[in-house]
Amino acid sequence: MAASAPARVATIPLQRVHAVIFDTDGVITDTAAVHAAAWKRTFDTFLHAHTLLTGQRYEPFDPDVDYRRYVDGKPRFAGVVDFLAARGITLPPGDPADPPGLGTAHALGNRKDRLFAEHLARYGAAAWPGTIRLVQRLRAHGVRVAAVSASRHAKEVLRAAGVLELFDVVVDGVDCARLGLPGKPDPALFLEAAHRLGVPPAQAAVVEDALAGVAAGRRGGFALVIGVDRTGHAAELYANGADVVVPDLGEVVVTEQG
Ligand SMILES: O=P(O)(O)OC[C@H]1O[C@@H](O)[C@H](O)[C@@H](O)[C@@H]1O
Repeated sequence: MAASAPARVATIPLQRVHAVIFDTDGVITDTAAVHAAAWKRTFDTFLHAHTLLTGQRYEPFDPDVDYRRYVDGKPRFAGVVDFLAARGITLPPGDPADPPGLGTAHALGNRKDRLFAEHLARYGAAAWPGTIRLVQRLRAHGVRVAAVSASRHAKEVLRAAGVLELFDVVVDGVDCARLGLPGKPDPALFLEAAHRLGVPPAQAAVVEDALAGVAAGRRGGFALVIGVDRTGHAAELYANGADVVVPDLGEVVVTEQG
């Protein structure tokens, strides 16, 4: 695990920031760990089978380091391809409709998706209380808020956590596919959210826990990029473009000054 940089006080200055765009998994809801666990089960099954076939050393998927570097915040297919590439493995892409399996990149992604969907159906999802307090404070000041996610399950997750109605705009993995938007670290998802909120990026803040996500916020020219570090990776969030990193959003200061 990389050394953590010290947390700083995060302030949202309402004179400059008129809208706030929140990532979903890990920022609004506690589902980042659920995605990471489903990816681990999927990749470890694949890597074990790959070892038996090729004799290559079996090195399991690290749900902390590998997840953060190669999978977190990216669309499903990109996560599969980027992680396997890091291990020097290329699979045929296959088709998005491939049934869950191990033979193509899409089949592998769909195998993970089945695990995630089963978990969501069985256990639901919960929102982080500090995030919801911040969203409510922003709304009380008349600030517009959006939820974004690379995940096609984002609306379902927000609904399961009972917070869907708090957001003026939701841009998710379904929109991404429909509009042909590139995934993070491209800023397209955040720019689409800012556009729907009617606020230019220079007057909006992005809140993210993924490395690809803070990089997207930086590249998109947003007024402020707040990183959320619940797992001890603040230094990497700063290195990828966060202006400030906090352990929880409950402590963010909202001010009319500055
Ligand atoms: O496969 P889904 O549910 O559309 O999600 C795509 C990605 O969504 C991101 O929010 C998660 O960080 C990734 O783990 C996930 O792979």
